[in-house]
Amino acid sequence: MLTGDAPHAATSAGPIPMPSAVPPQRPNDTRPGDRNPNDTAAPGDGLGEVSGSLSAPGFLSSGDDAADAGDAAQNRGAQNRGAQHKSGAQHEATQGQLFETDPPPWELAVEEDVAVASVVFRDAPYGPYDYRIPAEMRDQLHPGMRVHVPLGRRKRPTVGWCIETKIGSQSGKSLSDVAEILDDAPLCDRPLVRLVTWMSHYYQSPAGQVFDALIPSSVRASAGTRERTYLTPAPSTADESVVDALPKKQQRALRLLITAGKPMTASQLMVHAECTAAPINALRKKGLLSEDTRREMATSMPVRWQTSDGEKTEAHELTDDQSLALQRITAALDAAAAKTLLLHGVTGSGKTEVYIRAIEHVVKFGRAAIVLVPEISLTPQTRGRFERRFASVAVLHSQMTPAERHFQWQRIRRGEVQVVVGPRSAVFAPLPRLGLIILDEEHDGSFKQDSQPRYHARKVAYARAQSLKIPLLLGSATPSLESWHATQSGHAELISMPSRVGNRPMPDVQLVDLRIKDERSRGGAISRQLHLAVNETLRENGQVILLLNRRGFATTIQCPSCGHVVACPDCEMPLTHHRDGGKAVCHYCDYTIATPPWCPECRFDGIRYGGLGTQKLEVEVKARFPDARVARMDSDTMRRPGSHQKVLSAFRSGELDLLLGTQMIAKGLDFPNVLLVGVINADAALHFPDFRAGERTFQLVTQVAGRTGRGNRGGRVIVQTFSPEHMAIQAASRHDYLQFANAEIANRRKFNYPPLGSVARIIIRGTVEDVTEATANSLLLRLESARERLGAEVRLLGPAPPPIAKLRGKYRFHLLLQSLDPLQLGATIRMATKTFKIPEKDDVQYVIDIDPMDML
Ligand SMILES: Nc1ncnc2c1ncn2[C@@H]1O[C@H](COP(=O)(O)OP(=O)(O)OP(=O)(O)O)[C@@H](O)[C@H]1O
Ligand SMILES: [Zn+2]
Ligand SMILES: [Zn+2]
Repeated sequence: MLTGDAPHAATSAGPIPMPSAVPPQRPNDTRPGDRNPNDTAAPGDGLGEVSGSLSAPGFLSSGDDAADAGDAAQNRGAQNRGAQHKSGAQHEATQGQLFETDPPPWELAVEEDVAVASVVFRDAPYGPYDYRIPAEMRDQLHPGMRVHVPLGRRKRPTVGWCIETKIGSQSGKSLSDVAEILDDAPLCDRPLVRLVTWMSHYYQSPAGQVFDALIPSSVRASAGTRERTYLTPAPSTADESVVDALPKKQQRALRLLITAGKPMTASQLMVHAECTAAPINALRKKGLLSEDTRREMATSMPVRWQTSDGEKTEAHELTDDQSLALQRITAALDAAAAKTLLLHGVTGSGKTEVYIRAIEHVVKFGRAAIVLVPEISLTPQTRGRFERRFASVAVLHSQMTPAERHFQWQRIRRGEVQVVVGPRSAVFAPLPRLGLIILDEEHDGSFKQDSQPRYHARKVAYARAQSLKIPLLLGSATPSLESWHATQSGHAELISMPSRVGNRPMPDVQLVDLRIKDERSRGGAISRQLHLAVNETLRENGQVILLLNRRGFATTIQCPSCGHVVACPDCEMPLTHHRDGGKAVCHYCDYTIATPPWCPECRFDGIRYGGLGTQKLEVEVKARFPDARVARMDSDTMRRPGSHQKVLSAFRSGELDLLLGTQMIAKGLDFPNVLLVGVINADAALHFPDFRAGERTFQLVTQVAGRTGRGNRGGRVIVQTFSPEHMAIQAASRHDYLQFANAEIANRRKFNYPPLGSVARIIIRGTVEDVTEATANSLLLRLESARERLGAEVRLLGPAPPPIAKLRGKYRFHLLLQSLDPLQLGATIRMATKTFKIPEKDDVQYVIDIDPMDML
């Protein structure tokens, strides 16, 4: 997806006070003897260890650029005389009581020393910047809190994050003062603060933006005000008739507050009354609520638990494969080592049970675990499995209300949660005693964030696990080549589960060659063979899954007379026709018009809807199999919260016979009665201009094929394709990951593509095409000269228009950088962009994407 990049603050900066002499906590930069070794090397104390141990090209290597010549000069003189009281033992203590902060460094300070806070910002790319901490604030300010400080020429104080408190020298007296402390308590602990500074550095994203990704906005919003407003019913509400006269939602919220008999914040009331802010604001306006400002009290509200999709899970007796896998994982847990393990288990091999047992082991020692899962569609089943096996599970997902998110975050932070299950952002869950991080379906593309900061949850999980000295467990039937390569180069341990639970066979995969005319059906997408197989399956009361990875009805709207294609004016991409509502929609920016009934160019009356989307497939399926009960699952039908659960539990209970949809039906689902999987067009992703096209195709086909044969009745797969001899499709049809991985690694090696080398992408976009291209060219010149000064071995490609050359009205160009060494790659970009300013009148922004997953 190509949503909202916050533009890199290329044009901002302006004069900013006093760059800090001390970089974000990068212990490599300090002189020996400046710090007590425990301050940098204590287990779990920070990301110091990450930098040294991660030099494997391509894989999770950190790219902390000890070698970054551009920064090196500034980093000398880093001093921290204060931290010497720390001991190794203290680490254990801080683990136990998170957010209890270490004693401030100035306990050992002498008279003339000044207390200094290093502060980072959302829209100032560099820093941190130093500020003096006034004496009366010394005891209150800790890393992980927000402050108001003066910044540059701005009149109003700016919000910044304190990432370090330290002793400054005499010269520090010319620093500006911290104006105000905004939080009562740190919003994250020191290891998380260090994770932020590492991410900011590695992904070249302002640290303030990284904090924003880390701390839910609801937490920032309410925890940010030091005092909170509590609501109580106004005296006038004692009159029943006043309450009765209110609209339903307001009535409900008010009655809840009355019966609760204690004050609540607006967000608590929203959770309780399951309402938005609107009815509460309406009550406020009517004067029916009294507001009272007081110190925050601990929230202890029940959340709305969504029910899972009805699957039953008991603890299983482990298979031999599972026991062996578990032994290797518990060995890593017991060793308290920062070890990466890749659990490569074929579809249906029972990986979830292994995760659960591993977590049971973690919980036994009073520690907690994070389980990252790709998508909301996976969550109902996964969450159910975890909820039934652990006393306290927090599930984070994108459809939560801000109030729910806030509540869960508080529970997690207070140490009340054993297991956090969620999407990529759950990697930041502030668990006080984290013992294990798991990425399920670790190959999944959704682990990469496509807006700033453009982080990959696998890499961040790796960094977090390394710094806490805990294991990271990656699991997949189709591991990413990055993770696979890591097992081959000794950076991760491979655990294999090559067979399915109960020795069920892998399903038979049959390829249908769509180039052969007889195989295709006239006027439809379902081949003769697939049609027969669906009928047969339905007759046997089996269930069917059909995959088509394109939503909408028709993917092009074209005039047969003049050839005109109806396209988005802002992106120039073809619009997709959606039958419901007769809309033509741009899938890149959501631009929507009524589908034109005739050609907008030549007025020809007979415009054609070409290409195939899930809506059209649904129409065809219903016509071909009139008795089947069919549901469609794609992002158009799954907009409403809870819609996944609804469809999936109907499918589980047998109220549905056939489920068709996009890749969201391809992964993780475990339905024993699915006897047939059909892939409508396996080539859809194969010819994308992206070196990962083959990998994605292999993963998608293997994963969806894996949805069948999971019960005792067997299963088969029919894959329709125009390229049956393609290696990715061949390997998927034989469930042969090794063949695929070996062949694909050899391909990548030719060009040093990841995982053998590293790639970065810089997207330059602007409103005027020439100006945008000229900016891209001058950035290229800077990159070239940075490369030369650093003596870096980095290949530069472009600038060129990417496949999506225009998006939301902006012209786009991109530059690709490639190197065997991620450190050199990062350093080159950093040096080239550090002083690169684009005149405001040019209206050009650029975005840096390190380890891009998206080349469009
Ligand atoms: N030891 C066991 N004995 C019997 N059944 C088991 C055992 N372990 C797991 N199962 C069951 O096997 C099925 C498949 O397990 P699971 O969904 O965890 O597979 P998976 O490896 O995650 O597959 P996928 O990669 O396709 O998601 C589930 O229904 C699960 O309850
Ligand atoms: Zn026309
Ligand atoms: Zn568009």
